[in-house]
Amino acid sequence: MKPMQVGLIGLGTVGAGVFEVLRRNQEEISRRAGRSIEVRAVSRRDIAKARAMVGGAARVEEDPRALIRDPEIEVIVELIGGYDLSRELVLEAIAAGKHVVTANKALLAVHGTEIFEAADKKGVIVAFEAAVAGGIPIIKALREGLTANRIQWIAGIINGTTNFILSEMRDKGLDFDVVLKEAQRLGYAEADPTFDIEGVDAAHKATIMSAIAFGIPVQFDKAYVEGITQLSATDIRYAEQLGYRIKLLGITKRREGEGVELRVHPTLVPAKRLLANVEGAMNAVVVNGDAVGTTLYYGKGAGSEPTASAVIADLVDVTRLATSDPQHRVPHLAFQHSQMRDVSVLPIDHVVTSYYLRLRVADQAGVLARVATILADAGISVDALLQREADEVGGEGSTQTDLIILTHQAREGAMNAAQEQLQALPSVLQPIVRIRKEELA
Ligand SMILES: NC(=O)C1=CN([C@@H]2O[C@H](COP(=O)(O)OP(=O)(O)OC[C@H]3O[C@@H](n4cnc5c(N)ncnc54)[C@H](O)[C@@H]3O)[C@@H](O)[C@H]2O)C=CC1
Ligand SMILES: N[C@@H](CC=O)C(=O)O
Ligand code: NA
Repeated sequence: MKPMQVGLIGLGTVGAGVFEVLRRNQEEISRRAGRSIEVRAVSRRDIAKARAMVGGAARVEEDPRALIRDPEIEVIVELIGGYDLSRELVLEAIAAGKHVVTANKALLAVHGTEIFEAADKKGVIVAFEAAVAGGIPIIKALREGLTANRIQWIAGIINGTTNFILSEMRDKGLDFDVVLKEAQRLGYAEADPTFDIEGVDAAHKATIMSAIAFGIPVQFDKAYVEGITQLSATDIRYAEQLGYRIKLLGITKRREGEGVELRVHPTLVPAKRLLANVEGAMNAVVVNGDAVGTTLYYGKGAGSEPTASAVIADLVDVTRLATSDPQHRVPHLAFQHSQMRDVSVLPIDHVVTSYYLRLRVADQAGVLARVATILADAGISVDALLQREADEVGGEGSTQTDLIILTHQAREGAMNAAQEQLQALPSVLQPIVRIRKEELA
């Protein structure tokens, strides 16, 4: 049978991995796919580097559109990243009747609705396993393996760069900037690393998972996004003393009759949970379904070959399914196009979670009682409390101390109002630190 002809746009960290793994495992891959998969042409901004990388094995083009125009090419693999040019190229490839494989979560979280609609109309596949949690087959699990379930919630460490930063800072005491540079060197970080550290990349991935889990449109614009740049070593330490680890989680939750929660933020996770022990650039996603209960997916979420593994799995799927009736394929967002629901993502004020609060207070009698009264009046109950000795906080003879409070669940709006009152107390001396907490049971 004629080999499946691929056009590879973007030959950076992931593109190079795809090229290498396809070459290395060619025989096994074609035994699985039923046809061999051949990279016919590649495009990269620096064509001299592209030539050096592929040798004579594939044609090298400066213009990525030359690949889309090539009638022999059946699949375009988009690995350049970004929102704009990638959108144009993907839509042009679809219009030309080509299947698309992409690792670009930014593109799908923002323009997914338009892209999947165009692909459905044209009867082509847009495959995107690499876009969420890199090499972990989480899209496959959500779309196919868990299809019997009403999915209740998903919580995951879905950004390798930030998990790597948090782990290295905690274990080796290294500075944020030093570890970020290392993550960039290792090929984990996005072209613009603020996407990683500000939580945007994780929010792109959580957005895609929420659409697949609940059969709703991608709603990145409504996601709540908070990164790790404000986290302090003090809070990481206090959290540990209370039996928790702080992880940047992407969370999406069904709230019956109300909507869907979609949020990314640093989160206290009980230290005994497997998720709390996921270290370095590893990713892990916990999915809770009503029938299956809690399931966990763990593996490399970033890096050249782990991500290539997912891209090539998609290429194999496309190769197997290219001649199939589009009606019989797994829908792009798991639910049939006509069965998608217009359920909205809830504003952050409506989110229900529990909290870690740290208050730097004057070490005086009565402070704790005033704090407790404000929380009780707001209907927020306290789960645990830690008060540091003043000496530990400000040195011998200090007149300041830290109150660390863990709350039970409360609506974020109620917590905002209570925090405002707490902050206004004369005995509260610094801005209150608040970090959300999830038990994930
Ligand atoms: N690096 C990783 O661990 C992961 C990356 N991804 C996604 O994969 C995609 C690619 O990421 P990386 O390989 O890390 O990026 P990269 O920056 O290493 O590579 C991008 C490549 O695209 C090429 N390119 C840019 N504009 C181009 C144009 N106009 N025409 C032709 N080539 C062009 C660049 O020359 C470069 O070779 C992104 O969407 C990223 O979010 C997804 C999962 C993991
Ligand atoms: N920058 C991303 C790469 C994979 O999606 C990450 O760090 O996880
Ligand atoms: Na994946």
